[in-house]
Amino acid sequence: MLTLFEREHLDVNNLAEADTAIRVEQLSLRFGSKPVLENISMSIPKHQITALIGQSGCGKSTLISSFNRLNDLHQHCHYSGKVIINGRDINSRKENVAQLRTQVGMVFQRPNPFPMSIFDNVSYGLRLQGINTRRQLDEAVEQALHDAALWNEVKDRLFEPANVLSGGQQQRLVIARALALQPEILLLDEPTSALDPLTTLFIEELMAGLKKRCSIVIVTHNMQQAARVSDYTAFLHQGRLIEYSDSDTLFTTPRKKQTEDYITGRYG
Ligand SMILES: Nc1ncnc2c1ncn2[C@@H]1O[C@H](COP(=O)(O)OP(=O)(O)OP(=O)(O)O)[C@@H](O)[C@H]1O
Repeated sequence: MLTLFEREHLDVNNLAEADTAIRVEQLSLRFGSKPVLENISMSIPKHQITALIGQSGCGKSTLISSFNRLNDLHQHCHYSGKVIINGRDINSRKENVAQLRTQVGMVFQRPNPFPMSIFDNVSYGLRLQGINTRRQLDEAVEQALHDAALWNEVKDRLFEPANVLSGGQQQRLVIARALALQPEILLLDEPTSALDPLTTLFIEELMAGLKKRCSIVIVTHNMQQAARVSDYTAFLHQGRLIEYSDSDTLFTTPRKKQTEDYITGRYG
């Protein structure tokens, strides 16, 4: 794993279109009358790991959920501004949201395997897409489980129920389920906060390998984790983007006092 100061950086505040996975333009969002995100503009780089950090309730989960329209599931959610992926404003009424969610996979804090076998969990989305031949499914499941670093542990028990797996294995299974659809972007909302430290390190190493395949956005409360795994970090406070830069700069020489107070533990 790379350590601080060994990385080359893009200027995320001036990112070329070709390097951009997600462009957020003046995004504001409220639940009912409660403003949660205020006028956020940022570009998330391709094939990098971008962390969203900030105090509880600052809007991290709401922002990451804006990248695959998950906030639509909440009543009284109103937003303005654009989220552009592959040149499309995904907030447009014309957006095919089911297709978007295959391009932009999401993994949550608590592993949520479906109540079915390991194999069926990973092949579920592919079957929904109409892929039904045994050979195609076998190959795709094996590849996704390899990519999620789980294959060796489950290859002899693919047809056992997923809930027999440990928490860390279940989280990797859920990652495999997302990867089977070959997403361009993988959203991870506190993916290790329910896991023990060793399993957490294992998932962090997995993430570092996965960025070759997709662009990754992670929400984390753990600043050591953000500094360890992410290439870029955005600090949010009360729904606003306060500072966004490469992680080395943000964690060693933040430009804003609010960022410094947060990363040095003066609040939050
Ligand atoms: N469906 C909802 N309806 C109303 N308010 C909501 C809803 N979801 C989130 N909120 C509010 O929006 C604000 C931001 O929540 P969000 O979960 O995005 O914050 P967060 O930074 O991810 O917090 P945490 O670190 O505690 O998970 C909070 O005040 C929360 O209560």
